[in-house]
Amino acid sequence: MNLKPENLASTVLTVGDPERVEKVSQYFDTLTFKTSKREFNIHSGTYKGTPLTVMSTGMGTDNIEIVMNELDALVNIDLKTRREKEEKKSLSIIRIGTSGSMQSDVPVDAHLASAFAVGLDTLMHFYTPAYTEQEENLRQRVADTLQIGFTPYAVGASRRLLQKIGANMLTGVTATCPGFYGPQGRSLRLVPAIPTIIEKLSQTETGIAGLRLTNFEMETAGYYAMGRLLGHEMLSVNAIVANRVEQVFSQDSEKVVDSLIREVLKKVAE
Ligand SMILES: O=P(O)(O)O[C@H]1O[C@H](CO)[C@@H](O)[C@H]1O
Ligand SMILES: O=c1cc[nH]c(=O)[nH]1
Repeated sequence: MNLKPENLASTVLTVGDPERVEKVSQYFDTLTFKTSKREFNIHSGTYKGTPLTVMSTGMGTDNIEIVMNELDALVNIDLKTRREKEEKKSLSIIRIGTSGSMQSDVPVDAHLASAFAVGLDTLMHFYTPAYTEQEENLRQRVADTLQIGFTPYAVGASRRLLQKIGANMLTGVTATCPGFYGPQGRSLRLVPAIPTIIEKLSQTETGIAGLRLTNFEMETAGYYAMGRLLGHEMLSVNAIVANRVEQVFSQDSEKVVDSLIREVLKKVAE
């Protein structure tokens, strides 16, 4: 990602869109480093004295696999000897993303923190994460609902970050999809294999008290699972820009994203 250990803060804010990086760093007090490579646009600096890195990832969990492995290498591998360091460092990584709601009472322009995420992609079939009983149960329930021929994965957020950053937000379970159209029930010329995926997922019992599947996006489960594997604390917060059940779309998605950015910065600096 064109990044060296000295350019990386221990708290990393991530966004999908490379142009969203400066919408976050515009609020920094100091901006000490900038680089970019492909879809990875990266700024480091400080906000109210807290060192922060903000970076874009592009779209999809395949990119997140690169981001997480390389961020981890910067802090936990000695880049000269190429050996794993004995003492490991845990980064705090917060995704500030956009998302579509699958519940009528999760309205557009809301902020939603993902307490859990279910990966409908196959990334975790190439790693071996340990799931809690609750997560095993959740992934099995979604597999039973969708009948897609492989078992999705389900992983929870960092409880500490959820309490600290998500304190004033809705909480829910996020469906991370390997695409924007078919996997989220959208159709242009192609008819999705599961045309009723919104209804199916929104009605699936999660087995977790008070939590339903609430929203669609394309990265959160990949972050949570890679964070679990590598020992980093993860949270994904979402600006709800569409309500797919009510067919309502945010009239000013830039505004809800900006208010989410400011909320995260406020909480990070507290
Ligand atoms: O706005 P970002 O952070 O990119 O997040 C969402 O928007 C993109 C799709 O439009 C996907 O990356 C999805 O996860
Ligand atoms: O509906 C939405 C909105 C943003 N990003 C997604 O992936 N889906």
